[in-house]
Order: sequence, then C-alpha cells, then structure tokens
Amino acid sequence: MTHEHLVMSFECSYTPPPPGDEAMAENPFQMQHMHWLRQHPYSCRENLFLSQETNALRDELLAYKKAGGGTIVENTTTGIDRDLPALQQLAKDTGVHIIAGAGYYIDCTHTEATKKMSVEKLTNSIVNEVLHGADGTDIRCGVIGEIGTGWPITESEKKVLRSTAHAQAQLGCPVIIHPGRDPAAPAEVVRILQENGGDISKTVMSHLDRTIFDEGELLEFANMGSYLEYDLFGTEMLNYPFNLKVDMPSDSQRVKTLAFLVKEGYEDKILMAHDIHTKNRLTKFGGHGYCHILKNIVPKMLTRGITHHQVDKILIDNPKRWLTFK
Ligand SMILES: CCC(=O)NCCS(=O)(=O)O
Repeated sequence: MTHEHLVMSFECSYTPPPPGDEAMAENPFQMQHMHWLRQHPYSCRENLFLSQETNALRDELLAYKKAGGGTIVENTTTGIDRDLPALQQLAKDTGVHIIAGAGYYIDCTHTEATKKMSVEKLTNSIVNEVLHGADGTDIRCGVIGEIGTGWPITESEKKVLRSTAHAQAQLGCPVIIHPGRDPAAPAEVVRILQENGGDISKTVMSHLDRTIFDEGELLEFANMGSYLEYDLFGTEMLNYPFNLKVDMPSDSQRVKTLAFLVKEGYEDKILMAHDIHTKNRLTKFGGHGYCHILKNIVPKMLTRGITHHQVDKILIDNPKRWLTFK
C-alpha cells in the first residue's frame, strides 16, 4: 500500500457539521453513529486523532500481514503529527515494513518558521530527514511526501515543491504528492517539479479519485509520466466536504477507472491504497481497515477485465520500482 497513515492527526482539516447536525458530532464512538461519521468524517474532532489508536493499529497491521500485505508507505509529514518512534515500534511489533515520509504537508500546517525558510534550507531539511533521521531521531525516511499542496498552490507550498525537486535530484528517491482539489492541480505540480529538476518518473500523484474525472483530461495527465494513484478505496461518501462540486466515486467506479487506465496502456503506472486518516475507517470502529483492497477490491478487479498479472504489477512491481532509489 503506497499511501496510508498509521499515526497522525488531521485537526487541520476539521470541518463544522452541516447545520442541524451539531449534536451528531458530539456523539460517542458507537455503532449507531458510524453511518453519520462515514458521511461527515471531518466534522467530529475525536475522529481526527488516529494517533490515539496505536494499539488498534497493531492489530490492523497483523491482519494486513495475514492477508498478504508486506509493506506500507506511511505518508504522514511535518504538519500532521508524524511520530517516527511509534512507527518504528509498530514495524518491530508486527513485522510489517513501514516506510516513513519526509517533508511538509499543506500550507495551513506550515509554521511561521517553515514559511520563512529559503528553498536551500528546506531542501537541506528534507535531505537530512532521508539521510540522517527526522524529528530529532535517527529514524530515516524512505520517501519524500506526502508533500501537501492546495489550489491555488500557495507561495509557501511552491517553495516546498521546489525543495522537494532539488532533494529528489540529489537523492534519486521516490516522491509522493497531495494535489489541490482541482483538475488542473496535478499538472501544475508536475510542471513545478519538472522546472526544478524533479524526476517525474519517480513521482506519485495521489488522490486522483477526487481530482480528475474527465477521461480525456486523465489521459492527458497520465501522459506527463507520473505514477497515477487511486488511494481513497473504502471511502464511500455522498457529499465530499472539501469540495461539494465533487461526486466522490464509489469503489466500483474506482475499479472501472483502473480498468480504463489498464486498457489505455498505463498498467505500469497505477498505484492503489486506502489513505486511512480517520478513526472511523479502522476495523475497530466498523471501518474497512487496511485489508480492504487485498480482500475485497482485488477479487472485484479480476472480474472487471484486470488480469492477475496486472494486479501484481499494480500492487507489487510498480510500488517496488517507485520505491527503489536511483
Ligand atoms: C492526510 C490525509 C490526506 O490528506 N488525505 C487526503 C484526503 S482528500 O484530500 O483526498 O479528501
């Protein structure tokens, strides 16, 4: 899984509940309230602290391993409470390989100190997180990202993108991007990375499920050469609170889009994940957990024209190639 979170907080994205639903947001975490939480995951503060569920995470990872999972790329970066010692402990306890992310999340999580840093300083800090360790530890990150960007991309986010490209040029390492919620956002990020020496063939564009919907636009973006990541598997939501214009696809629609990309020749560029970042998606709270793709989505893919060989490319070969330093 190339895009998950195990220990993080998503407080930065708290969204007030719809008018009239204020009391629902205060309800305890009980079965009868889970449907509301699935529809409004960002409107209940308690739901935003995955960092409180480390014990449950141990069980989730053991289940993931039993289902055939070997490795998770943990995309938590500075700004959303990365906790590298907790990740190291989870890896030791479960035997699941956890690859941590270097760099910075979206603008509203940048501190004043981060905003003042030069591109050179930001580059050095990212390189240091990969070569020597992050957050005052000797635990080294294995990818840069998820690097957060909004729409329009802010000046501070542009600086981080330039630094990401410079760091990638030095290290030959994998990069993963969280684009803004606009169909034009992924291409704009790729242009900035390219102009600054980034290697687009070793870069993942995340969250395409909620970003590009038109097939022609998707193929145009795919042609730019990044990995194409569908990473919101398990999210079935009628009103996407961060952009109400978006019709969040269902898992069936996600599989359909993957089959379309495979038919168009992009089987070497597709990646998949769940991007679990709220508590309600854990099996402890009736959610789909980290095994959903392996247990439920893969069988569906096989009935929708995607071969076993192509599934192996998407879940094994493509992540391996992306994660290998040049
Ligand atoms: C930190 C987790 C994250 O950013 N997830 C993306 C959510 S969404 O922008 O795709 O809704």
